[in-house]
Amino acid sequence: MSDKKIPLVAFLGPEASFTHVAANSFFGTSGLVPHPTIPDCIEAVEAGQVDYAVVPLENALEGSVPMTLDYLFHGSKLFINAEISTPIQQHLMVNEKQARFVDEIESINSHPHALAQCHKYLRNHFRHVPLVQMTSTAAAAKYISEHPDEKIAVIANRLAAEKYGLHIEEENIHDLDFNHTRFAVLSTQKQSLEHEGRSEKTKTTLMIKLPEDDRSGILHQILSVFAWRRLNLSKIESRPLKTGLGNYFFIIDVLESEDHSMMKGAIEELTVLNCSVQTFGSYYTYEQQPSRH
Ligand SMILES: O=C(O)C(=O)C[C@]1(C(=O)O)C=C[C@@H](O)C=C1
Repeated sequence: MSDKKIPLVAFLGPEASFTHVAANSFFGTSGLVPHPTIPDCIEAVEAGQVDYAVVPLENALEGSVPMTLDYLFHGSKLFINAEISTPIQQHLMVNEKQARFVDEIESINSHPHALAQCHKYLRNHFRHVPLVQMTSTAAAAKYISEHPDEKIAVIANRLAAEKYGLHIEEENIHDLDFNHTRFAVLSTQKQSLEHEGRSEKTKTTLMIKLPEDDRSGILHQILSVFAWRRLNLSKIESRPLKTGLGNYFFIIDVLESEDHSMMKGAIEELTVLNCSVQTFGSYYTYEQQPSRH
C-alpha cells in the first residue's frame, strides 16, 4: 500500500460542476472538497485548510472569469501550479416532475458564463423567460432537484443531470462548438505540477503595473521587451487596479519558463522601466479529453 498523502483540493462546487470535472481529471476522485464560491476556494488554500484550489480562469466564448482574476491578482499570495483546459458541453434540464411542463417554465437558472454560452439558443427558444444567475451550473442543478415543484429549467453538464436525477430536455445547447474553459490549479507554493498529457511548453503568468508617471508609449516599450527576445505571449489582458478610474494593470502570459535567461532579462528590463512585475509561477497546460460530460 502506498503511504503517499492524498492532497486536499478545494473546487467551485457543489459536486458535478465543471470545475469538479476539471479537478477530478487532474487529481482523481479522492481529497476533493466542494466550496460554494471562488473566493471560498482561494481563501481555503490561503488558510492552509486545503493544499490546492481549482478555479475557472477563462472561457473560450465568454473570456476571463472576473471573480478569479480579482481574488488572485488583488492581494492573494497564491501561485498557478497547472492549467487544465476542459471541453464544455451545456444541456438544458428540468426536474423529472416538470418534464411534461417545459413550455411553462418561469426561469432558467445557471452560472452567468453558462447562460452567456447559450445566449443564442435561449433567445431563439426562450426569449421571454427570465434568466437567473447562480454560483455554479451544479448549484442550479442541485437547487431544482431539491425544489421539484418550482417551474425552473437549468443549464448544466451531463454529470449534474445524473448526480441530481434530472431530465435532459435538450442536449448541446451552447452556441459554438469550440467551447472550452481554462481552470487554474492554485497553491501557496511556487511549483509546477507534473501530470500525464502535459503541454510541451511552460507558461508563465505575469502581473505588470505601469510606472506612476503616465508616459506615452509605455505599453509599446513593455511589449518590445518581449518581442525582441522572441518571447511568445499567449495572452494580454488589462484589469482595473481599483485605485481610480482609468488605472489598469496587465496580465500577461508568456510561453516560456521564468527561469529561462531571456525571461530573467525581460523581467529585469521591465523593472528598469519602472514597471512593477509580479510572477504567478511557471506551469504546464493539460488538455482534458472530451468525455460524455
Ligand atoms: O458553474 C460551473 O459549473 C463552473 O464550474 C463555473 C464555470 C465558469 O466559471 O465559467 C466553468 C465552466 C463553464 O464555462 C461554466 C461555468
